Amino acid sequence: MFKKRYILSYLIKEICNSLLLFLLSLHYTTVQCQGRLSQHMSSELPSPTGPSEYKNSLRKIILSIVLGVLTGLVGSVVFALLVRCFVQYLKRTPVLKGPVIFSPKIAPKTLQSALAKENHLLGSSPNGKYYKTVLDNGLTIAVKRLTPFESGSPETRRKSVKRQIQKELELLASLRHRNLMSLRAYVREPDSFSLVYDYVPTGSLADIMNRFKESGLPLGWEVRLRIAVGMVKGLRYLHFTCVPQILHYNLKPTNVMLDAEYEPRLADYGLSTLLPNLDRATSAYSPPECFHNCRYTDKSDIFSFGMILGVLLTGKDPTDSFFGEAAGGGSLGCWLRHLQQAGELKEALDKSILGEEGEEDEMLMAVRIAAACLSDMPADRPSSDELVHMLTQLHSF
Ligand SMILES: Nc1ncnc2c1ncn2[C@@H]1O[C@H](COP(=O)(O)OP(=O)(O)OP(=O)(O)O)[C@@H](O)[C@H]1O
Repeated sequence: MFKKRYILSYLIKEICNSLLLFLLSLHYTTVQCQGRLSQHMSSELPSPTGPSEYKNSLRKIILSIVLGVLTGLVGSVVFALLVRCFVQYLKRTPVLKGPVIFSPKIAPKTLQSALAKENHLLGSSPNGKYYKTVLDNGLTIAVKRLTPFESGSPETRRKSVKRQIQKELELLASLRHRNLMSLRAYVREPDSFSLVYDYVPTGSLADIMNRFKESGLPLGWEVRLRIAVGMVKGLRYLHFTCVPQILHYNLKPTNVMLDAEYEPRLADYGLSTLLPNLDRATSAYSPPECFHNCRYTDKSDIFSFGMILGVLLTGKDPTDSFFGEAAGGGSLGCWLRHLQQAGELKEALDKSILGEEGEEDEMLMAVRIAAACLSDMPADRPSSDELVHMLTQLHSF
């Protein structure tokens, strides 16, 4: 509030100064003209001159007025630009030192000492590493360590990247939704950023699916649907409630955390704006446009969501060699579309969860929704808002 008022008063001062400068130059020109006019008059009195000399003097007067006005205008514009640059310089986000904390449960000192310790690795990718660590007060946190700088990049470039990242992190930390992982704190180190989240003991959707596969126990349809609905609610918040709109950019089962009740919370959303060199193209959940022209929109997130929904319904991994051999053209989406056209959608469903008839109808409807999300053309995919309605009303189909 104080900062805004300060900047406003600066701008007012800037305008006043420009006006003052303009008036001064105008005044100077007028004085000059008056001088010339009186000189002209006095030279005119004793011996009246001819009309050509009179015209010359008039031209000179007009020229000086025009030049004076132009000088005043150029001067005030230059001055205004200088003041503007100065105000922008003052408005720059300072590069912060030390941890930035958004949660009352985390003390800066305990966080720094915990980060310095040897921590348990949870996950790793070219984009960064996830660690699990315990603070002095007993709180367990998950820390994502990002290295956003290209090696050998100059210090000035690094500083501007750091400022940009800080701004984005402040925005991400302000987001609150039941189906999103909240950023609890971040720490800037010389070559990296550590992002602090709650540790979720259940792990990610990928962890759960692996655990269920290993144990041979089925993950029921009701739970799978709850996961899908929660995910799409999180996406709807990012796509439609957040201003500016936030895109996930990297939605996949390892980035969907599940709490003890299997309520999903999207993780790692919006990180691509922090990491210009984010390694996205390697994910089997990435939309086709990402491989072609990289025009990423909210409908690109929907494709990734459709892929996860497809996995939840079929129990198959999108990288499964099955899709290379199966009819339809080599992807989960193509296979689903092929089955839909052949009227054999039931073939797609995970046999381990086929139960009651009512559930089967819901699942068949959900497969159609997944197929629509997996359309090659982004415009043919439903929005996250439409998907919330479609999936929450599955019972009524
Ligand atoms: N908050 C958390 N609580 C518990 N486990 C987590 C948490 N965040 C991440 N993990 C673990 O880390 C794994 C993901 O690690 P990571 O994000 O490095 O892999 P990735 O998703 O393949 O990479 P990227 O998102 O950079 O493409 C998850 O599967 C999960 O096991």
